[in-house]
Amino acid sequence: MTGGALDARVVLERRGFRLDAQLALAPGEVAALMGPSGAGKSTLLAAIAGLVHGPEAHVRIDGAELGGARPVPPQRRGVVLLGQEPRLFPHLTARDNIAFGMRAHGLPRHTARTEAQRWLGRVGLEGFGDRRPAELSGGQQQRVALARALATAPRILLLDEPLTSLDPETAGEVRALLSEQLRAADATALVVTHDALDAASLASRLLILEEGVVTQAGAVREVLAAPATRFAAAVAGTNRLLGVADGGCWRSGGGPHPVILRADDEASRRAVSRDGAPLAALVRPADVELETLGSPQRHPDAGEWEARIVRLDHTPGARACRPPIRPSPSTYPPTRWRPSRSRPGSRCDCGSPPARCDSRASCRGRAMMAPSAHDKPGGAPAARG
Ligand SMILES: Nc1ncnc2c1ncn2[C@@H]1O[C@H](COP(=O)(O)OP(=O)(O)OP(=O)(O)O)[C@@H](O)[C@H]1O
Repeated sequence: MTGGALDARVVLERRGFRLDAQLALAPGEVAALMGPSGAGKSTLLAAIAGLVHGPEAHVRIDGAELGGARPVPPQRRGVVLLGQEPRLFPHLTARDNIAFGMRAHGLPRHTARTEAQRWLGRVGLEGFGDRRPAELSGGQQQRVALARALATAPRILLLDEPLTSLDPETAGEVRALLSEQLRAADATALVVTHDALDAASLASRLLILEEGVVTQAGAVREVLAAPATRFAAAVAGTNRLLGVADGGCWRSGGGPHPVILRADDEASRRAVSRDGAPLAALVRPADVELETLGSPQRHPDAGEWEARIVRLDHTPGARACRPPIRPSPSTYPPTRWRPSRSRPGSRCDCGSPPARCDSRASCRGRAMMAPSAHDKPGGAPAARG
């Protein structure tokens, strides 16, 4: 089986929320869809599945329009939506749950049961065919649901956070199985996830959806290497700081101690060459090194360091602080970092216990500059000493 080609341009209004998203998947392509809560991911999936529609919700599969003004009903789209919960029929056995979908597609009872038994083997549940859902673990139920979905050879498979309700170990097993089976079935699939690991292991492409709009799309590696928004940067585990090009450097938005960064590569040097251009600096935590400045003073917040970036450049041989400074939307702009093991009054020492003092620090590291088209205004880091 090979999945179909999906081409969607969905414009929908829902109680003040506007979704205006476009995406295209080639046959057999798996893409991950990530975005903050409320960005419209489930709404987009629901539109593709035919569960919500509107005159501007266009969904084409293999060139045929299924949405728009005359929407084709969900059961005739060849689209299967698998959510967080397996939603198996409680009164049917695992085998009959899998067979049910195939029977609905016209397969004779005996053939459907034989095929269902084969699928049980493919998802590692060979001896579990006679059990009802209540007699299966959450991970096993999710495997049955996956088998039921793939057994009908859907043209498009939509997975809405399929691993979220599973414990980390089971999620790892189901992720590996999902990856293997999507490949084996040559399925065209769109997987909503909050986990970059899912995106990297399941999908070749990653789409970032924010406030109803696709803000970035590309190969998973490319998006994670050069995230275009603060959300994408948080997913990639890097820091994205807003500023402007100034005199061949990057400068943060102001404050008493503006942060100045030097560009690290040729593309970044070109980006900073136009004074005043809005730019985002991408700074990987592992590329940052802190060192203390001046003598330490007592600080009311025990164990906290107040750090000031004075320079960021590529310093060959420089030690990176580990554990890395954790990026998160709530802690950045990084006016306060807590290198967890630092010594007051000396160079940042990652091997010493937390400090009960406040000290100035300088920072060295690498930065990559990128245009900041999708960043919200007003997000520039407030540099503080
Ligand atoms: N049935 C509905 N009726 C009206 N508005 C809805 C409905 N479902 C969702 N919304 C709204 O649409 C917006 C997008 O919701 P959606 O569930 O698509 O986001 P999401 O990206 O999937 O979020 P999450 O990651 O939290 O699941 C939200 O503002 C939400 O309140």
